[in-house]
Amino acid sequence: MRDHHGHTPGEQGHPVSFPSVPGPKGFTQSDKNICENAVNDIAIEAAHLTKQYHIGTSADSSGSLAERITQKAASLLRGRAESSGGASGRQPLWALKDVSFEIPRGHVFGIIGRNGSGKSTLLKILSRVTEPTSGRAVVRGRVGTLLEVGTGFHPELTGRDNIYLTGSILGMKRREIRKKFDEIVAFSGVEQFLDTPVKRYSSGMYVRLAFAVGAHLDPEILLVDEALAVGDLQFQKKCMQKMQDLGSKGQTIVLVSHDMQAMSRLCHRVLLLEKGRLVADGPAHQVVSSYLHGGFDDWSFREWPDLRTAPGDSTMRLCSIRVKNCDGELTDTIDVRESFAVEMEYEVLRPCSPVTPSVTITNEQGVDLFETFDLDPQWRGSVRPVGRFVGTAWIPGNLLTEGTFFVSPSAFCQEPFHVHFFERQAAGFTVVDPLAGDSARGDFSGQMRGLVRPLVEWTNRFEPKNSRKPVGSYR
Ligand SMILES: Nc1ncnc2c1ncn2[C@@H]1O[C@H](COP(=O)(O)OP(=O)(O)OP(=O)(O)O)[C@@H](O)[C@H]1O
Repeated sequence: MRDHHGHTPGEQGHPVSFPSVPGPKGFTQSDKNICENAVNDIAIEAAHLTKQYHIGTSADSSGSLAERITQKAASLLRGRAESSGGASGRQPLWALKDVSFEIPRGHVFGIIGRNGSGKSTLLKILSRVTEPTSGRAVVRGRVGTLLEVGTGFHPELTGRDNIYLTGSILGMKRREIRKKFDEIVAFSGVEQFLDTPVKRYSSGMYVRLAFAVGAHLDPEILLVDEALAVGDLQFQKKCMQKMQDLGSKGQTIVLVSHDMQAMSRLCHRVLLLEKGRLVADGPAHQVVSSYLHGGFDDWSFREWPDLRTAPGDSTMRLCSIRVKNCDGELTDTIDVRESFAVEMEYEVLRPCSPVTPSVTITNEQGVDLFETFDLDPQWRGSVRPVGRFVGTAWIPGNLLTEGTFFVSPSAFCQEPFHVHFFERQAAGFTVVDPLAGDSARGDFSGQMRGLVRPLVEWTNRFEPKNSRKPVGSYR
């Protein structure tokens, strides 16, 4: 959709705004509360934030004092005085450009975007690790940060000392910190290493402790960068639970993550950054969905009309991939209960050893759920003649969970093993569960666990009370 200037939504620095909706399931704070906060209490206010770096150097004249000292020392060590290189001639890079938003107190707020889109830079500005080149960020409240591994804690100090140091930076009394100490240690699971300098910690241990400290020392605003990507699955779950608790207690959380499911579930609102610009700002599931679909006009199909540039080699080329519902209609929305088709069209350019077309289904967290091979007995093991083929994989209903999925078509031969093409995440679709009572969720409206959702048949055996024979009477 283009506006009257010919721009698609999000171009020219005008973010797409979505209407306000209630927060995600799992939050106990009432919507009324959230609305009142929005009017009365703004925790973070960013106005026209812009950050410029220069390519080929990390020199950043507007960074913090510590940053500038480190940069100066590094440049001297390299034997390159600032004056010899100079800023002139270096390409400016806009890590952030004219980004404005407000975060009401008590919101869990997400920032998403591709690698290098400016997410970490934004968090660093909010946490005062670096300064903006222009614009203004007002942060009202005591801030706890969990930025990338290597920032935050003092590397030479032990885990124990860092807990006390962080607490005192947050303005807490020693007695207050002592009260929280055991909880922090228990949550982090690093008891054994409490008296080891944190520079010896693995990145997993570091993040565990940093998250535990950040979440338990009662900052009013918690800034978290990619914590969920480092810990193991169990710890990630614990962090999510903790963040839900903090969110429901009215703490403001700003979270950067590539885990789209977590962002949809945890956040009230999400910002989408693209090359430093704010391109969308709205309810989490809408922004996440627009981000995942980004780049495709209709992401349920993709075509390569020119065989010369289509994925493949001199033997075969991929022409198109389509997702269709059980009635054979092109769609990007599939009912969880119904089977659907992934149709793959390819051209055999010259006869070769038998090929196996395949399709891989991947979820939004990048987990390959399964790969399916074309085992059609008509062609299995035979040399395919020159010409166009359309292979259709019928995926059964009651298999996938709700969510967003990607389709990766491929074709390979086994003897000798050779991949003709593999087009990762060429198309995609969303699975919905309409709560009609006859899917695996029955009448349950909450979040179900698991990567697959089969409709499992249950049986019950019932024995009325007092009908059981006394032990020993079975023959
Ligand atoms: N200190 C620096 N010096 C020069 N360029 C930098 C510096 N820090 C970040 N950049 C550049 O600014 C842009 C935004 O980086 P940033 O780390 O904020 O992105 P991001 O969205 O957090 O990326 P990722 O998802 O990979 O963590 C990138 O092009 C990056 O290379």
